[in-house]
Amino acid sequence: MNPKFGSATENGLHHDKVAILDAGSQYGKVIDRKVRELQIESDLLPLETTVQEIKEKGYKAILISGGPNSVYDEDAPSYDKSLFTANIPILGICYGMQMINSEFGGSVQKKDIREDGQTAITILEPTCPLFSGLSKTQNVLLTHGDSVDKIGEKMKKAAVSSSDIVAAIYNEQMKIYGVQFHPEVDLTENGKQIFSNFLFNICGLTQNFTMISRKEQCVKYIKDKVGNNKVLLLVSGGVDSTVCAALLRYALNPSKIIAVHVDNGFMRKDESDKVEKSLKEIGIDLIVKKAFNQFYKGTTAIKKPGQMYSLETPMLCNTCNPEEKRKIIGDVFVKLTNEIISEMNLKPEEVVLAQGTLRPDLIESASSLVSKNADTIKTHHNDTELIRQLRQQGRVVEPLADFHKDEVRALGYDLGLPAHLVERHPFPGPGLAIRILCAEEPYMEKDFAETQVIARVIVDYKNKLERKHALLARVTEATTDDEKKELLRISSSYEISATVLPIRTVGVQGDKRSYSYVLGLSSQVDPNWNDLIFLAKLIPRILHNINRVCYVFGGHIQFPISEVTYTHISNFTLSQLREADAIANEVMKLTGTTKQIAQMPIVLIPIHFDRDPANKVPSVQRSIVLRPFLTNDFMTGVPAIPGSDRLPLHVLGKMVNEIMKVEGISRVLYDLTPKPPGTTEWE
Ligand SMILES: Nc1ncnc2c1ncn2[C@@H]1O[C@H](COP(=O)(O)OP(=O)(O)OP(=O)(O)O)[C@@H](O)[C@H]1O
Ligand SMILES: O=c1[nH]c(=O)c2[nH+]cn([C@@H]3O[C@H](COP(=O)(O)O)[C@@H](O)[C@H]3O)c2[nH]1
Ligand SMILES: NC(=O)CC[C@H](N)C(=O)O
Ligand SMILES: [Mg+2]
Repeated sequence: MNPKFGSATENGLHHDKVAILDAGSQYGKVIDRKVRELQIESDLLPLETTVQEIKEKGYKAILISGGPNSVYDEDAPSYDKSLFTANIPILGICYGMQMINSEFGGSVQKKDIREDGQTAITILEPTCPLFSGLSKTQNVLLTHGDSVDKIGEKMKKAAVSSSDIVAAIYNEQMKIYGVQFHPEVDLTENGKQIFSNFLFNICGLTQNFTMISRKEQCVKYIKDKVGNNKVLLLVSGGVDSTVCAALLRYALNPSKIIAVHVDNGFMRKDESDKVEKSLKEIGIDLIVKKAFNQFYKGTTAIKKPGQMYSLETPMLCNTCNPEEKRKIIGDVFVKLTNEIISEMNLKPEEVVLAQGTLRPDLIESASSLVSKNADTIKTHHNDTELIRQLRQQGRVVEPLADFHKDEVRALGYDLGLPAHLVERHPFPGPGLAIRILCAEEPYMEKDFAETQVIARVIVDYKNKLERKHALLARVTEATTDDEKKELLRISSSYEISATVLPIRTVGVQGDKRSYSYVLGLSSQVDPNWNDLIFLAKLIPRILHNINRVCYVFGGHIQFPISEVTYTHISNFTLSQLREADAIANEVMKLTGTTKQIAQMPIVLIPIHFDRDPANKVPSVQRSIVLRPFLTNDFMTGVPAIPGSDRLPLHVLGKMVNEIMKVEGISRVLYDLTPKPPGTTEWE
């Protein structure tokens, strides 16, 4: 694993250090980064690190991260209880706050309300040192299903959320603070101020840790890892592997580098040709390996929880399971690299594999390299079991494994790469294969019908309120007075339909993976997009089995959707999606919108709208989802709002109209879901 970057200050001064205890949060490394940006060194340590070890290593403060578990679970991760009587200042975040509250005799329980997304909190104690300099109302990121019920002894409630849930607790004398929200992510607007208050005003730390250049640290790591071997570098042409290629060339003799681009058949229109040309531009000659069939017919061995042995998966062209798709693709990549090594008469023991793996790739795959307690949100193809075995043998070099996307871009510019390469939108390794939602039958569990009814109660709130609908309480109990007023206003101004789609997408809620229904909103008139954004944030908090809310263009959805179009990865579905993707990206490029958006996945879903059940029209068409996403580090983010300067309505309108001309497309949808509870990709 990468050494700790910047393990010493340039001026050799002593500097204070902070211990971050990892309870398995998706954002553990983001905490580390935010502390480092405040020029304090921090180390991400296992949650069970003892007080003795913390004292011996001279850590001056403790941060406890969030995590996917529940403190009241039998199998909740263990920790040293004497942390809380060691007189070391503590800031607990989300799960960390729930741990503090439990330790001081308080209670934590799962409540009806989930909170996943940016929410307003009210500071109740303006003298609380953690909130010094902050206004009474703060926009923060909450993503949790458990909440503090009874406050622990000696603890004081410092803030509450808009749903009246405890958002912060503290004991000033003991210098112990807990926040239910996540100050480390961009969706908490004044997170950096909160960390600054804790580290400097409360802990009294000295701000003098400056990073030795991360580029030089990378060079040292590369030289140590590669030694006298050759490097087989896998280049997708995306930012990360392009920067990785430039970094390797900066650190090594170019003759040691073999750069390979795999055309796996899931690339965008003309992508592999463009990649070959742009890498040549910066002096990197690629070997292009065409391998569609190996991927298309690929299989792998997967061991499901509780199974004694692993089972062979169906071929990629026959599976609908996102994790199976990802693992098959990841393993075929590795098998291909072994083929290339033998084709080039190289000895495996004389070659190391280089990838542009980033921190988010590893934490979302729950790699033990980065966390023992994290949940697997989605297995990134560059972190499968086979890759992990190669890593164990020391045969993988990943200089960017400690970086987030925006930091990679900064390094890319530092290495002199051109903007059109550095600013490219990310494109996932499995490519279009994880952007085709495959299905053989509709996903309709016993909660489907009730979910459909409650979704309708939400969007038709005014009428349902007047008629005292039987399930009205499910909405009124999970919403604040202001939210009820908003629902009343929206449902009085124009009619919105809500249709649950019998498909699932991957999401992240409370640091845990979710695989839940999609909700389609539709209207006869042009929507008010801010109203839709409000509904998209509210609905998953009320209906925890929905992690994706979209607007469906083309007028009201007339008929309920109870079937899916039989869909697997095939030349036809790939060409349908590739065509729609090319159209959307061309419109974005021609209208100068590309740089306004961080990434815009285009997704093919097996839904054929507008089929009158009476006429028994078979479900043969599919639909396209547009997912323009705004983020810096891809750990959290929000949808671009149509009509904003990021995405003018005429640009969106052109995308929709042009995509509707693609053969076999039923409707176009717009993904309104923040991360969390959705993720950037749909699988
Ligand atoms: N088609 C491909 N050919 C060769 N290597 C690939 C390919 N796709 C992915 N990889 C490898 O997997 C890693 C992660 O893939 P990913 O899709 O994230 O591309 P990237 O280079 O990281 O850029 P970005 O994430 O910005 O698209 C890459 O850094 C690269 O090493
Ligand atoms: O190299 C990759 N292999 C993968 O398997 C993979 N899955 C998601 N992504 C990219 O990661 C970022 C975060 O995506 P999510 O919010 O969907 O997890 C986004 O930029 C995604 O495009 C991948 N990249
Ligand atoms: N993000 C977190 O730390 C979540 C804590 C806990 N798993 C919950 O859902 O409340
Ligand atoms: Mg990447």
